Amino acid sequence: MATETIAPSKPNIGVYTNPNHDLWLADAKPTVEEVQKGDGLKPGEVTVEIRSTGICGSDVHFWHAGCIGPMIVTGDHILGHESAGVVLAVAPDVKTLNVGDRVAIEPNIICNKCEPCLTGRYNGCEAVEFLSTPPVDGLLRRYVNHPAIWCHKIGDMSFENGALLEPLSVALAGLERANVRLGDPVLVTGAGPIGLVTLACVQAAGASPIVITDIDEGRLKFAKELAPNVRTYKVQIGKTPEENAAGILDALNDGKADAVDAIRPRLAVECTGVESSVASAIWSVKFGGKVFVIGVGKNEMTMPFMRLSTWEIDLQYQYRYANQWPKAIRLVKNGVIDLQKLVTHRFAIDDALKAFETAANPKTGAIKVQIMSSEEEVQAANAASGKQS
Ligand SMILES: NC(=O)c1ccc[n+]([C@@H]2O[C@H](COP(=O)([O-])OP(=O)(O)OC[C@H]3O[C@@H](n4cnc5c(N)ncnc54)[C@H](O)[C@@H]3O)[C@@H](O)[C@H]2O)c1
Ligand SMILES: OC[C@H](O)C(O)[C@@H](O)CO
Repeated sequence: MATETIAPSKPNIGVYTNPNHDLWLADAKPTVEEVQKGDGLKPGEVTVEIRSTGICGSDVHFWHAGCIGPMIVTGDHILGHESAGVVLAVAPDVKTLNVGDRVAIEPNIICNKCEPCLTGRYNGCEAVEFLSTPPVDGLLRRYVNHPAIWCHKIGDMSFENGALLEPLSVALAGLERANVRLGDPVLVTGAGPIGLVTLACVQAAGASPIVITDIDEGRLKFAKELAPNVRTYKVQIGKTPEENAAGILDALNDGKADAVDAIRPRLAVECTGVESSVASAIWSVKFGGKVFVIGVGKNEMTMPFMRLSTWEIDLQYQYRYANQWPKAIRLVKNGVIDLQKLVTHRFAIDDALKAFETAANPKTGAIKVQIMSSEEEVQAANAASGKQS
């Protein structure tokens, strides 16, 4: 028996995809009856009622492409890994969480035995179960059983902000290793959700000046609304990476890239995973600078090797995150990072198909689409953000 439960009433449903690229809603585990009885929990687990989940580009990719590199959708598969909600039930041995606690879910379950786990870099766990990466089901459900240690208390933070802690953790993990410093000129390539969260972080860290790139004018406009001081550069398709780097430097130097005192970024944070963009970042940074790649892309890419070599440029990568949630919670709670503006669209879980169509269609201008547990929550969140329903 679980020690304590709040009895939910709605049936559990999940948002599924499959190798045929279908997207549909269907019954999910645990069933509402199991949650009501509170007896399906394993030691260390809690049941969470999911209240808000962000759609990640990877969710759309699993739906449309059926895979991301070696991660392949092979059966009916529940999406979603950016979620926050309320604890409904706790297993008897769980002492850190109580029924009613508001939590953000870190969507990984690790082995705690391999070298990366034992050295604190558990994002490298050799046996990780990452929720929403096939074959492990994701969080786009009404109720989920999850280990208490991976449920982080968020206090009175909105569920929406709680769900945004996941992409924030990606950027924070990268920036911790990229070692961004006060006063650093920084380039961010790509103004999607990860690039925009990275922009907010490097700005909060005191980087200056900052330039952000994209191929999409709308996304650059969005970046300017989020961080009015940021300089923007629209990447020209058809130009070489070196030519685009010249444009980036022009934006960084207010059109005076040829001046004797012109500067180059010390750090470029690559948030597209596109080969030509990685190359532009390499051509942009200063001697001894760093290109830190968060974006993921093709299995093999061509790099301007001799530029990296003769300019002593460090090239570094990030995969997911380890030990970032507590820091992310502090930054949002204390108002250092405000990600609320990234949420452009909200849907109830019953309208999940519309939510995914919106997230997948560039014409909608969607940055972060959130799926909430009910239409009432959508209305309330829209009202709180000043958006018309
Ligand atoms: N390393 C990790 O753990 C991790 C975690 C999450 C996401 N990611 C990856 O980070 C990247 C960004 O994620 P996202 O959710 O923001 O994706 P996104 O696709 O929404 O955003 C990417 C942005 O890059 C822009 N872009 C495309 N080509 C470009 C180019 N040549 N130059 C400049 N901009 C260009 C697009 O217009 C878009 O706005 C993706 O590759 C994603 O898979 C990595
Ligand atoms: O933030 C985590 C990332 O979105 C995942 O690694 C995803 O890309 C594949 O599971």
